[in-house]
Amino acid sequence: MKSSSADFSTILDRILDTAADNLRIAKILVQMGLDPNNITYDALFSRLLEIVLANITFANMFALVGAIFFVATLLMQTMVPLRVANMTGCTFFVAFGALSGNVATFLLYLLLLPINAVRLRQMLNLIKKARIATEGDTSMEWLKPFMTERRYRRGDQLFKKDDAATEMFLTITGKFLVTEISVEIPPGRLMGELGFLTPNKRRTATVECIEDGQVLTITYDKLLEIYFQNPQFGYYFLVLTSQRLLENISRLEGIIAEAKVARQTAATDDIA
Ligand SMILES: Nc1ncnc2c1ncn2[C@@H]1O[C@@H]2COP(=O)(O)O[C@H]2[C@H]1O
Repeated sequence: MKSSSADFSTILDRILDTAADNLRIAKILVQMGLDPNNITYDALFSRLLEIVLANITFANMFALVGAIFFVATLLMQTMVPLRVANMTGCTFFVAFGALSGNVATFLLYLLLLPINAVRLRQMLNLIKKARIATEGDTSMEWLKPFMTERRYRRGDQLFKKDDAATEMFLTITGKFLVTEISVEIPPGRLMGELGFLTPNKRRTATVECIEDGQVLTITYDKLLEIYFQNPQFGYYFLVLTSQRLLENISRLEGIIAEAKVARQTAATDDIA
């Protein structure tokens, strides 16, 4: 008995809620100038259009364009265009705030503008540094204060393949040779960096001095610190090492191809 009266009161509540909702909607429709008893989609659409057209003011146009730019920022995946679109959106909203006399909107978007500008500048600087970092060893000037000078004479062996690797070199003068692959390393280049990245910290090749020269050295421990502190250097380092490893792979591929041709020629000669 108790449960049926509870059901009844719930139903009654729902009926009252629905009636109240209908009354609310009816009130809105009346406020919009529509007849709640005779409402069609056509009537609703044309009334809405009328309202929108009646509200198009210079200030609202700025708000509309600003909103379009803000939606655009949500669709963007890269930071630079996102910041630019956001700043454009902010500018339109600043104009809207000023024209409509809305101080809160004006101040909020005016404040967002320099924040976006600073972030955009930081991002552009980072992109520039990363680009410079990939362009060559010239960006190694800043590394010099962390390094110690050493001299080598022609014929000196700096290290042998498979030796334990503990330091990296920057060549300043003279010339060095990666013996196994006959690659010369001129002044201004990094050398002995691959050992830093190998899991067992061993030299991947032998290097000897072929022209008296000076180098700067840095221990792998110090290098590790710098690697984690300086993302641009880390990126440069990755580009340099992958470039050298790729060169070595293509050199090996050349040797394999030559050996294959030589074997085929020998086989044809044998048959003949
Ligand atoms: N293709 C290459 N060009 C220039 N240097 C290289 C090349 N391959 C290896 N090396 C250098 O030879 C060094 C041998 O010691 P690491 O393995 O420590 O680091 C290696 C590189 O610095």
